[in-house]
Amino acid sequence: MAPIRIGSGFYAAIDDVRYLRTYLKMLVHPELHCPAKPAKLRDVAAEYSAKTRELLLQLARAISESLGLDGGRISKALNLGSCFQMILGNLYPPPYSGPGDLGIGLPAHSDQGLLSLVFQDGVDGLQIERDGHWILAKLLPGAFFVIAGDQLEIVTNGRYKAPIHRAVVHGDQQRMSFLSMIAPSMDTVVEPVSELEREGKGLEFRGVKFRDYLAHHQTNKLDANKALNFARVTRPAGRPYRTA
Ligand SMILES: O=C(O)CCC(=O)C(=O)O
Ligand SMILES: [Fe+2]
Repeated sequence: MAPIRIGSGFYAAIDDVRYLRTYLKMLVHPELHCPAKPAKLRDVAAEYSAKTRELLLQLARAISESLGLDGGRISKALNLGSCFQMILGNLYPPPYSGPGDLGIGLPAHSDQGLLSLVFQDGVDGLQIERDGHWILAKLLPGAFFVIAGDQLEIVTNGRYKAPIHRAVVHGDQQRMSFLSMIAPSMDTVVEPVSELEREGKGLEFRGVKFRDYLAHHQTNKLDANKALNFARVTRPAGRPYRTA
């Protein structure tokens, strides 16, 4: 995977709809990758990455404790000492006024990593799906939104859900969002921590190497509602989760 990427839409190579987003994505950990220009970007990106990584790792600890586990349990299970971190800037120009799929900056998806921090520039547009409706994640000045990713849903055996979300553009205002995301390293096999097995039901997900999870999603058309099925354990109807 290229460590610095620019593009539009979701995965330009497989999208068949043009979405109103342009992005710059940088892999910043374990190694900082940054375009050479503008010259001051490197220092800003280094500081932003380090500070937000620290915050994201603290959140992983708090989430572990919220489930009655030792604070370091999730970090240990996912080997977060060598986590993978990306920062991402999204630019959504004002809506295109021609025919087609209007106003959707970024289509419905769940984040594939572990945790994302979303900072919005003052124009809202992030929506979260709940019970079949889209709810606006109304801006809270100076605050981040935290989005649980697919790997968090897997490692917590479904206790934390990776919400389906999208970004819309409306009116004639340009919008920007900045994300900092952590994920397990590529070779980590992500599976639910055994303490979170539900009584008599076993584990909801099988272990999948993070590299394979990403590869699967980057070569398949986006279907937000099915993203996690790649790792979900499927059982014959009426059978308990585990027969062994
Ligand atoms: O622009 C936003 O508010 C959300 C962006 C997002 O969900 C993403 O880049 O994964
Ligand atoms: Fe997202």
